[in-house]
Amino acid sequence: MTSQPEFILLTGFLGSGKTSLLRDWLALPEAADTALIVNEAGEINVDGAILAEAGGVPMAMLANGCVCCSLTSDLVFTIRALLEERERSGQPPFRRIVLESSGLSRPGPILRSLAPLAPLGLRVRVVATCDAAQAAERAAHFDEAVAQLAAAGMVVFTKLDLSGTADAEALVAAINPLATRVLEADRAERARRVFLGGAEDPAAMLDVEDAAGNAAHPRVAVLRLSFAENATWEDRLDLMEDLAAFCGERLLRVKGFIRRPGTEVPLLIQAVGTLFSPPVPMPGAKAVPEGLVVIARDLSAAELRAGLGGAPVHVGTFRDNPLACTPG
Ligand SMILES: Nc1nc2c(ncn2[C@@H]2O[C@H](COP(=O)(O)OP(=O)(O)OP(=O)(O)O)[C@@H](O)[C@H]2O)c(=O)[nH]1
Repeated sequence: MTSQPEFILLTGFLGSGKTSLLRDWLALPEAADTALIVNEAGEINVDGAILAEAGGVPMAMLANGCVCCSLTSDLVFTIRALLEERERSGQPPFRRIVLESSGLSRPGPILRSLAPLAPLGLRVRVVATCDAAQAAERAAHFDEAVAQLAAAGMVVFTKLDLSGTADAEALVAAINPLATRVLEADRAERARRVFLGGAEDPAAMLDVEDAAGNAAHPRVAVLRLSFAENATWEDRLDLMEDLAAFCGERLLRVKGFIRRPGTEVPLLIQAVGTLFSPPVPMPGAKAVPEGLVVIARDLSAAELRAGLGGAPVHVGTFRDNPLACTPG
């Protein structure tokens, strides 16, 4: 086996289970010698905070924005820096570097951007998470979801405990019949099959063309909600309900942290669509700022502000247009 590390591009639509799969993997002893690069479509680095709780794994963040758009030179720089730092430390080389890309990223531009790293001989493969319950609906609305599944050498089905897989399997068979499929209910075993899985033919993957070219993500808004100073705990809880009720099926993803006033430990808040998971205390993330990233389609900050009525929250956007693609 060559000593060059694998580069695994972990893609998959918003909320399809990328971070969870990585957590399952990092809990296993076989995960030693893995490095992570995390990219999120929002300035609150939720995935980074979750994965940091796993502890001990070398991790780099890509600054805010969508890695498929304008951050690809940062990616090359980051990979080089991780490899050089590891060499300087005298530790054994990484076996794999995993990029968890944002749930809106298209794999094609990311793969193409790796060209300057060709002399390093990284073995590249693309793994896509596919939410058994939601993939078919997401693919019907979002080119990004189709592009992610189409680019994958391996598709791993998630949330098998919540849903049958017939629709998602039919979708993958139609979009990418050659992909290796991982349909494994046991989560530790699922993670092993993904990260210890064999290499694929990089040439095939580098051939990937995006379904929608390099266009921006025109229907998707990434908004940031922060609480006014006088907001109470009840205001925070009400907000979650109001958000789901007002946005309905336009709501794609909510991630972030809230704090009960007067306490230090933040609670991780997550929703996929309008379905909120129970809040999870994150004692290891005391320094994170409070706030929620809301990713929705066909929704502006002004509309959301109006829809939330007098709630004591600020609704902002990330920079002027956080997901603006700059096709190179
Ligand atoms: N029941 C169940 N829930 C899961 C599974 N995988 C992920 N989830 C939940 O789905 C939600 C989203 O999971 P993440 O792992 O954060 O998804 P992601 O793809 O990293 O999300 P983004 O980074 O926003 O694109 C979380 O609330 C998870 O706990 C699974 O296999 N079963």
